[in-house]
Amino acid sequence: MLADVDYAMAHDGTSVLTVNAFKEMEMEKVWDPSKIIIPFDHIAPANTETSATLQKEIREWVREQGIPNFYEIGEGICHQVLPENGFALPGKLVVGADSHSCTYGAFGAFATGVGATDMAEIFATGKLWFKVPESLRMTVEGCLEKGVHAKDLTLYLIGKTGIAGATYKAVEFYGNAISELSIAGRMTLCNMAIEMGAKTGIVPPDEKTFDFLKNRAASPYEPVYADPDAAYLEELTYDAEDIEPQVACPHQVDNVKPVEEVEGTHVDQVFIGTCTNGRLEDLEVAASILKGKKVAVRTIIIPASRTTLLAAIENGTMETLLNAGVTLATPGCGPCLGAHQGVLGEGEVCVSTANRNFKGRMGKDGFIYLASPATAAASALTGEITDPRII
Ligand SMILES: CC(C)[C@H](C(=O)O)[C@@H](O)C(=O)O
Ligand code: SF4
Repeated sequence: MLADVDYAMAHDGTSVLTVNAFKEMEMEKVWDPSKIIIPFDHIAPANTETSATLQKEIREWVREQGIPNFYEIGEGICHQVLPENGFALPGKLVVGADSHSCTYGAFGAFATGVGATDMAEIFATGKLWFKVPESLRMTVEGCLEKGVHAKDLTLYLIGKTGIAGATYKAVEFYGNAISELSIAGRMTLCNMAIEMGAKTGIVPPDEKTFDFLKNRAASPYEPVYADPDAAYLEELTYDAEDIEPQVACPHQVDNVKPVEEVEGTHVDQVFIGTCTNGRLEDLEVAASILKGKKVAVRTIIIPASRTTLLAAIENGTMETLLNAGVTLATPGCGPCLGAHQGVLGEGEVCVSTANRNFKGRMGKDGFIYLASPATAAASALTGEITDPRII
């Protein structure tokens, strides 16, 4: 179906190709500048003359087009900036030129990532053709145990489903363990829906969602829920009590194991941040583990946004982290994509709170273990992969 897009996002990494494709279409003006959002986050600040020049060209284009929602370097990661500024809304179709745009499903949006040429089409017309996905229902009953976090639940589900287990499906999340997740936790979960191949991941909006959106929503919205008799391709139910801290081992996101199976693995670097786990609550969990102690290995902490950084400064979290010896870098994607701010050397091992651990992602011969901020912080203290429940 041809659908009207409510908000469209392209960041510094994808806006270049999008704008080129847009120009090739011989389009002059975008369909609606107020519905386009351009955050600079992937290589921010620019690391080479080439990226600086490309960013300069996009800034000029943004000015020419009169796009008001431009977020400079340091404002944060697109998937944090959009929700903070109220563009991730229940019932809306939010499309980003970035695969983790499914994050906005945490607010009950239908949110998905597209390539640059599709995004150029949206910039030009405000519409895009979609094949309506089939739906998969995942229920997680019960309560997460102490020391087990949204990231563990997410990795557990990906481990069960596999990287292609939900290909082109809309995954709807239900159950007590899901509704008990904070907004940040729901974002972690929906962020990684793409890692099971899903077109989108959706948490039905509730009071927590509406509270978060109060005085924040960029436009009026109408929540959409599944029909009570909706037909699902598959319905899967899990028990939160079965979930222990999880780690996704190199080099595939579904290579998931309970942390105790890899405990003791030597670690060279810890990275806490990204659109998966760079939010205030993630930094607070890390700080609660690092408080009054010193990290044993280099540890990079990158808040997901300027707002997150400010909040972490204000409530003392940042001071605790800095006193523990962590390195703080500019809000943005950091080394997640292997561009800058902490890529790995040959054979080095990183425990990262990100969402992908493909070979070469953070440096061509590095090894990435994906984990929760708690596991990452516990591992930072010991220099080995460590179960946060014993710290
Ligand atoms: C650069 C961008 C196209 C890419 C994505 O789409 O996801 C990046 O954000 C990533 O996480 O790999
Ligand atoms: S933080 Fe990582 S996963 Fe998220 S948008 Fe940036 S590069 Fe992609």
